[in-house]
Amino acid sequence: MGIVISSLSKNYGNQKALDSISFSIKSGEVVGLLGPNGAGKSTLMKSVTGAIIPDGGEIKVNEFSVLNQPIQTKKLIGFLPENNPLYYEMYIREYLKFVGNIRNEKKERIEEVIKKVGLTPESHKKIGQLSKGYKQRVGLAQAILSNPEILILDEPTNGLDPNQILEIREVIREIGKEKTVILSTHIMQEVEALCSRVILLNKGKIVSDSPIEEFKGQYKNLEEAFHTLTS
Ligand SMILES: Nc1ncnc2c1ncn2[C@@H]1O[C@H](COP(=O)(O)OP(=O)(O)OP(=O)(O)O)[C@@H](O)[C@H]1O
Repeated sequence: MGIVISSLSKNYGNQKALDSISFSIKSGEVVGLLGPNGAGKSTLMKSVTGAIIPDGGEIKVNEFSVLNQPIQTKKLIGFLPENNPLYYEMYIREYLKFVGNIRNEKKERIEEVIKKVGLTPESHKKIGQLSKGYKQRVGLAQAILSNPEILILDEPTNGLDPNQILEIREVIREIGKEKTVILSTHIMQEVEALCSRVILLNKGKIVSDSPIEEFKGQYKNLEEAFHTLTS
């Protein structure tokens, strides 16, 4: 069980975004996906969710093929995309009910997730009225609404203030205790705080894949490891 990626490739015209990538993630692992801008992190995450179709290779989620059995794999995955697209005109509950209806969720589940992601004090507001950190919580709430086994979070704390970063990180840590998580971030403290394993991408290829302690290895810290391996 878990995620198995074999020889995954994706090109955008002449641009190679993913160049024959292979790795597996075991159930329950919390994996940090790192890499410079344009390394291919979002492309990889979107491929695993089935949001984009790769040009080659295979992705299996709990033995199901993302390409050939998309309904089964989508049920297993919660996704917080980069830039967190939301309907700003909707109230929080209205939006979560809308998402919940599509996924056949019970009404009670909406209150559960509102509580879980710490949205309660703002839950009467329209999404467009929320601060960035609270919008991010709404994105997390929709991602966990169906209680998926796997969470894919693309830069979940991007653009938040230091307090919101810590709070969202705490929510992810809590949720991550019972789930398989793939998390992309440019914040090295976040990787240290949340992840047990680091996969480093550069120019569409994996340049390092190891437990976090091994990744740091002979380097002073994660920043230095990142810099040395990607420049
Ligand atoms: N829709 C698209 N059309 C054309 N090229 C794209 C598209 N999406 C991504 N790319 C290109 O594919 C490569 C990988 O992009 P991707 O967004 O996956 O990188 P990333 O590691 O997530 O970057 P960042 O850290 O900046 O978010 C880049 O060269 C990017 O310009």
